[in-house]
Amino acid sequence: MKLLADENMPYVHELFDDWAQVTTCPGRSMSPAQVAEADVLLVRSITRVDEALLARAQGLTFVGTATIGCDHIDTRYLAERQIGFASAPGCNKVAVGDYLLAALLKVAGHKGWQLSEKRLAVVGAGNTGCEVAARARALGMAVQLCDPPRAAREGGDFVSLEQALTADIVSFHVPLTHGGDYPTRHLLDRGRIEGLGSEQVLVNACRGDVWDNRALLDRQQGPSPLTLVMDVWEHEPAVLAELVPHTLIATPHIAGYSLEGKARGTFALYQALCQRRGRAVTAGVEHLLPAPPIARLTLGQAPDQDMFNRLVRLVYDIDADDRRFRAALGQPDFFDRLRKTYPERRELGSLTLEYPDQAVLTQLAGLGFNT
Ligand SMILES: NC(=O)C1=CN([C@@H]2O[C@H](COP(=O)(O)OP(=O)(O)OC[C@H]3O[C@@H](n4cnc5c(N)ncnc54)[C@H](O)[C@@H]3O)[C@@H](O)[C@H]2O)C=CC1
Ligand SMILES: O=C(O)C(=O)[C@H](O)COP(=O)(O)O
Repeated sequence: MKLLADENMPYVHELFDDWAQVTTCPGRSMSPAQVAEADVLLVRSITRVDEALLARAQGLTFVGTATIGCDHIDTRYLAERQIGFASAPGCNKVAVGDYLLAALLKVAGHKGWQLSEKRLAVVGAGNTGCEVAARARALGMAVQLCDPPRAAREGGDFVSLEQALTADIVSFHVPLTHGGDYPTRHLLDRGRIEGLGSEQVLVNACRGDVWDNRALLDRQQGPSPLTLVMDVWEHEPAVLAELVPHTLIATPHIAGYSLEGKARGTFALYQALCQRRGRAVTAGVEHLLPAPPIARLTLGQAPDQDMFNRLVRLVYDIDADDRRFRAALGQPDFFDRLRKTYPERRELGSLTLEYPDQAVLTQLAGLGFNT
C-alpha cells in the first residue's frame, strides 16, 4: 500500500510504516503527479482535494484529513469515485478550548474585566464551541449558544445570531459552508459588523471566510473599533496585513495545534483505515507523547482570575504566538512557515494541579487542567 501524507502530520511513520510504504510532502504544494501513484492520501486543511488533484490517481482508495474542518475536500467527487473518506471530528477541540481560555484571560487583562461578570456567546455549538462554552462556564461567565441547525433539530435553549451579537464576547465555531440552509461564509458581514458596539470583543478560531475581513478593516479604521482575536483569516495564507495592527491577538491558524490534538488527528485516520482494511487497531499514540515540561504543581492559595492566567501561561503562552505572528508578518511564506515550525504545545490537561479543596479542583478541571 502506497501512502502519501502531509509532512506536518506527527506519528504518521509510527502508525503506518509497518503496513504501508509512507511518503510525505508539503501539503500546500501537493501536486497531481505526487498523488498519482498513491493508494491512500492523508492531508491537512491546506490541501484542496478535488478532481484537479486526484484525476490521475486511479489506484486511490482512501482519503483522510487529520482535521475537524472538511471545507477543503470535495466529498461529492470522492463519493462519485467511490474513494473512502474520513476526517477527525473533535480531534483538536481541547486545544481550541485552551486557546480560547488563554484569549479570554488576555482580553480580561486588557479591558480590566472580571470575566465572571461578562457574557460570552458561542456561535456554532458543536465540538469546539461546546468545549469553549464549558471553559467559560468554569470561569463563571454567562454563556449563550447560537446554533440554528441544532435549534431546528433539537429545540432547546439557543439564541438567534442577532441576540448572540449583543454579548460582551462573541466567539465563532462554525464550519465554513457556502450553501444550504445555514451558510456561514461572511456570516459576520458588513451590516452586522457595523451594528456592533465598540466595547464588544469578537473571536474567530474557526475559518477566516466566516468574517468579511475587508469590512472589519473599515470598522477598525473608523472612530469606534472592536476588540479582535483572530486565529484565522480570509484568503489564508494571504492575510489582510493592514488588519493585523487592529487586533488584540493575531495568530496563524494554530488554535488547534496542540501536540495531543495533532496526534489524535493522525490516530483517527489510522483507526478509519484499519476499519476499512479489516485490520485490528494495534497501535496507539498516547505513549508516543513526550513527558510535559511541567507535570505537577501544588497551589498555595485558592486561585483568582489573575492566578488562572498565570497557570494557563505555564502551559500555553498565547502572547508568544501573537508576538511571532507580528514579527514575521510580511516576510515571504511567513504564515505557512510559522505553522510548520510551530513549537511543541501541550494541552492544559498535561499539568496536574493539587490543592486541598474539592470545589477549587472542580473549577480547575472545568478550565481544562488535570486535578
Ligand atoms: N482554528 C483552528 O485551528 C481550528 C478550526 N476549526 C474549525 O472550526 C469548525 C468547527 O469545529 P467543530 O466545533 O469541531 O465542528 P462541529 O461540526 O462539531 O460543530 C459545528 C457547529 O456549527 C453549527 N453551525 C453550522 N452552521 C451554522 C450557522 N450558520 N450558525 C450557527 N451555527 C452553525 C453546527 O450545527 C454545529 O453544531 C471546523 O469546521 C473548522 O473549520 C476546528 C478546529 C481547529
Ligand atoms: O482541524 C481543523 O479544522 C483545523 O483547522 C486544523 O487545526 C488546521 O490545521 P492544519 O490542517 O491546517 O494543519
